[in-house]
Amino acid sequence: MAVYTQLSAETLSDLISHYDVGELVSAKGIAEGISNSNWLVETTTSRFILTMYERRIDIADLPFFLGLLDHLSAKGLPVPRTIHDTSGAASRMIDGKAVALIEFLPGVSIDNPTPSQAHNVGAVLARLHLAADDYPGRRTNDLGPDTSLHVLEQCGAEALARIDAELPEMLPMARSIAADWPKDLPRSVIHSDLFPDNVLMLGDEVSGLIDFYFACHDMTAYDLAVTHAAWSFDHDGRSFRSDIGSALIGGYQSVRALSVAERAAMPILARGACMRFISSRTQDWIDTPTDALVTRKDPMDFVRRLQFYQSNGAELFA
Ligand SMILES: Nc1ncnc2c1ncn2[C@@H]1O[C@H](COP(=O)(O)OP(=O)(O)OP(=O)(O)O)[C@@H](O)[C@H]1O
Ligand SMILES: N[C@@H](CCO)C(=O)O
Repeated sequence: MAVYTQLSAETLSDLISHYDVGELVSAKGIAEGISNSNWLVETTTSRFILTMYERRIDIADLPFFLGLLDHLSAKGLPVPRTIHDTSGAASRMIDGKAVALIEFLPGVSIDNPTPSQAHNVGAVLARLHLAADDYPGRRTNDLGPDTSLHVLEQCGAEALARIDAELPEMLPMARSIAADWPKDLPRSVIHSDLFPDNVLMLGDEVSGLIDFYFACHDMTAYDLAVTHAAWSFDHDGRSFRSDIGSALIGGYQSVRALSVAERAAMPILARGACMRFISSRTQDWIDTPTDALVTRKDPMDFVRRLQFYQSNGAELFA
């Protein structure tokens, strides 16, 4: 249950009174998500998502994330705009924690996408990269291959083996990915976490892209690799869905063609994408007590994906 902070009816009413959105009717905690507390807020005029930033997010980055939502939504992307308070601010503080009111978008997250849905996700990702290109905010990727390597080295082979006997094999793999990481590919602002649970769909159409709290400047082909790894496998990464992978890349290229260099880099970008989630999931696995309310995500789901790309990446992206 991702509502870490209880807010009283008075606190919520007072908060809403600082926005020009009518009066509070109801606020329901949203169970999905693990990083922040989220409420579905209904007022006399509309529905909104209220987010309280609890952990992981550096509050200094909030203007970058919230400004990006407004930038993309103004360009016609299915991205929620932020609601500014009557003084013009995109975020406010409650008891020392930042909160933001965000447009509610319709749609549902898809567990088993069809090729047509995957095509449209690929296309909207390319549109995002083009639309974000002139966004003036700057934020570097702090979860690149050097960080993945550092995190796994800090955990150490023994702790990794306690999670799974195969996990220590990721240490030399992380070293080689960091050493060979491409540097000169096209960049823009990327989402960098476009998993199915961060995409809302109505039928085949993408109705919402959410959770931009890992967005940063990085290689656009890396973002496509993250999305490919997140969408083209069954849940635990044991079986690859080639129809979904092809549709995703086809959809992307229907809007923005990959260069020869980007295509050639896709195998290592896909391995690096897997390594980013192996390392963050490993760290969370070690840091999260087994009796915690949040469910830990298994790093091995992405070890299997990485092994798949290691064996098949060259033909897959040729
Ligand atoms: N703008 C929106 N419109 C509609 N629903 C939304 C919106 N933003 C968030 N949600 C809902 O709230 C849930 C949690 O949001 P989100 O994924 O941003 O939380 P989080 O804690 O930051 O996530 P994560 O665990 O991925 O870090 C989503 O799964 C979705 O159901
Ligand atoms: N989408 C990520 C969580 C955010 O880092 C995962 O599934 O591991």
